[in-house]
Amino acid sequence: MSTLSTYASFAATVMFGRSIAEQIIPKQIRKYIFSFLMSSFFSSQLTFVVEEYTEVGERNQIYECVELYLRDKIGPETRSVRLSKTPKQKTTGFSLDDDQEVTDTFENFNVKWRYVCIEPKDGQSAEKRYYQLIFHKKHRGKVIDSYLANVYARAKDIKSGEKVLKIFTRSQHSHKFWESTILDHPSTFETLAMEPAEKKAIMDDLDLFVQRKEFYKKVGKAWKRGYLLYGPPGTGKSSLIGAMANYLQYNIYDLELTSISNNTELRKALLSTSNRSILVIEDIDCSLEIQNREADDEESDEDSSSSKKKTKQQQTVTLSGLLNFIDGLWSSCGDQRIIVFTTNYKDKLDPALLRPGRMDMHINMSYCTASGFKILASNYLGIQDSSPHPLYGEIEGLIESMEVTPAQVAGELQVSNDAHVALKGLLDFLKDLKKENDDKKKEAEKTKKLTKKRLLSLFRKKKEIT
Ligand SMILES: Nc1ncnc2c1ncn2[C@@H]1O[C@H](COP(=O)(O)OP(=O)(O)OP(=O)(O)O)[C@@H](O)[C@H]1O
Ligand SMILES: [Mg+2]
Repeated sequence: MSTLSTYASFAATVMFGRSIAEQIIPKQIRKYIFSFLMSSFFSSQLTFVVEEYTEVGERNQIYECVELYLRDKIGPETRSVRLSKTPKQKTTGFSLDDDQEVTDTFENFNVKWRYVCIEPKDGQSAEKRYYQLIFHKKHRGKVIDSYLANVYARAKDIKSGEKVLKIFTRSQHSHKFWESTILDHPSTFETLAMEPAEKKAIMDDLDLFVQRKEFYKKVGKAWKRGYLLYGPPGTGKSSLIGAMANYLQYNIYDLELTSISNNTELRKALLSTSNRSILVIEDIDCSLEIQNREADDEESDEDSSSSKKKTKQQQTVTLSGLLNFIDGLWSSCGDQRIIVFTTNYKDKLDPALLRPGRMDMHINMSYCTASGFKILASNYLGIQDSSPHPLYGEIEGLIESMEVTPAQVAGELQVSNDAHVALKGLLDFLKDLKKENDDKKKEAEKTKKLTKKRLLSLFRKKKEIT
């Protein structure tokens, strides 16, 4: 009753005010004021907004928790639901579609979650995604103290039960953000074609790394480890990174340095990566102008150019910027970080990167060997070591005598499910490739001899003249 009478007197006041307002306030503005007065009087609801990214561009951990938590909460009342599943996920993933709601009950009250996705008006920037948590004002304390804690705890359980790895890349639209997709790299140490001793050394190194929390603390070193993978294209550098992530159950951050315009942006990007992750910078020789660093060093000799130097550093990503940051600030605020650099040309790298202590392990990913071939044959054709195929001897002999990448061998083995057909195809491919290589070698030797001869005769002529 009392609510009704309050409503009646409020409505009367509003109506009275409205008729006065009609005379002095323009129609459009009047409409907004009226609806605002009505909604604020009646609204007993409170809304919390959980945006995907924080203001500084870091992924909001609460958003991730909410996303996981709501998976189990979506029921028949939600009209539009997004479904997803990857081979590694045991169950189908449900998530709210744009502008959809779900009601959740906690203790003796209800809350409502709504998912909102706003397309950018300029078509350039990233979509803005957030969840709204809507509930009665009177539950404010409980929502903050217990409901949200329950959401986080449940999300943690879901995450640890599922162990879905993610790969983060920098957003195409707004380079400020990392965007994640489920990492579904099939590579494991078992399927990796590598010398068994090398493989074991890497796995032992990783095992030791994850177990040594106390050691790193005791010696005052950051709990991080760096690997430099080098070798020709198609020898398995990216596959090894996938195998490492699967082995450790770490997420990957794939950093394209060319997408970063200066050291400040680099710093921000690195600071917004999470623990237990692998930071990957592929083709480090191509992605950084090594001259940058040399130029910096030269310029530091001249006092007059120090402001110019500063401006330049602000405008570019330098190797020294990257290394300083990896060694310094970033290391001191994270745990269980792995950094992997890859290159096709180790000799092109800046000595600063190769300096002892910089990268903990240098791993040479090289051409296919006989034992690498056996692993690939087991992966693709299911042939076990105990019962080798009759063509094995000839194939192994050829592989050991030439430079052929595991990618090339794998490509041939995929051609047929029939082991004999695939192996015969590989044998023919190897023979052709060897002939091609031998011909090239002969040609190169011929040119070398000819050049030598020409030089010699030139030298003689010159001697005769003098
Ligand atoms: N050592 C390996 N073990 C198993 N498969 C391999 C290996 N190397 C290459 N492959 C196969 O070849 C494909 C390409 O290899 P990958 O991308 O790992 O090579 P990469 O060394 O990273 O090459 P790039 O230098 O061009 O990046 C892989 O998807 C995989 O199927
Ligand atoms: Mg690669």
